[in-house]
Amino acid sequence: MLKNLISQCVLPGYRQLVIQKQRQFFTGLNRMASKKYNVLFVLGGPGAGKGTQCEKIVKEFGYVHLSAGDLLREERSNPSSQYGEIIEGHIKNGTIVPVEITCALLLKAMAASEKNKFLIDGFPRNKDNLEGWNRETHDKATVKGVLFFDCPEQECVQRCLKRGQTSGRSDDNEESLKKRISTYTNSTKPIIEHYRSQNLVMELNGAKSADEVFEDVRKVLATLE
Ligand SMILES: Nc1ncnc2c1ncn2[C@@H]1O[C@H](COP(=O)(O)OP(=O)(O)OP(=O)(O)O)[C@@H](O)[C@H]1O
Ligand SMILES: Nc1ccn([C@@H]2O[C@H](COP(=O)(O)O)[C@@H](O)[C@H]2O)c(=O)n1
Repeated sequence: MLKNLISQCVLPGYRQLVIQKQRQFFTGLNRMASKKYNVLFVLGGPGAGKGTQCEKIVKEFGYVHLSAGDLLREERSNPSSQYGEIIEGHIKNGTIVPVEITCALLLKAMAASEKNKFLIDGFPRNKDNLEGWNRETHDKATVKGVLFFDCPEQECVQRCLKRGQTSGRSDDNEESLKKRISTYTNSTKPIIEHYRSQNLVMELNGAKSADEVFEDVRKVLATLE
């Protein structure tokens, strides 16, 4: 009877436990063996020059550039996406799309790339972005640093209004820009400060000419190579 009890009740539970532990062990091994993505975040106000500098960095330093804003605009334009309206609402209002959408787009783009070094431009923009990123990528990515392009508000606004003459962007206008600047000040600057407290921020003067800014970028990136 005792033999029956062991084989019917105790053994199946024990087997289950062994299988579960084996799974956990092999998942851990896989993660250790697979290389993590190396990430540089790129932050700054609207029009601070993030995209312009990322293009230059890609050419010289071999990073893959992923712009969160571009990925969201692409998703918005996809007629089969269920998120098109949500995304457009946030873009026009200069508010931040929920991280579940943005992080999924970023991870999909990273997985589709064969490379390992990413410049993630315009992310994380608020606490929701930061927490979602940490939740989703703690075992997949290492944040190597944050390139922060600091540029005076008036210069940023003028650049975006000028870009708006040809960009076709629904947010390169005075009304959206006021909201974007407010989101940047209230939600994004604290994220920059969060990374600064971890000594991860590389601050650059974004008000110089694009070539001069890149000279400075070169110097800070050389310290990471
Ligand atoms: N250093 C610079 N001096 C003058 N104009 C610049 C400079 N850098 C970029 N620009 C111009 O300013 C506009 C905004 O630049 P860019 O798109 O690189 O900024 P961004 O920070 O990526 O903006 P956003 O976050 O709004 O997408 C573009 O028209 C670009 O050509
Ligand atoms: N992490 C992000 C990044 C962007 N957005 C939305 O897109 C707009 C445009 O972003 P750019 O970086 O191209 O200027 C931005 O104002 C947000 O509405 C976002 O939600 N989350």
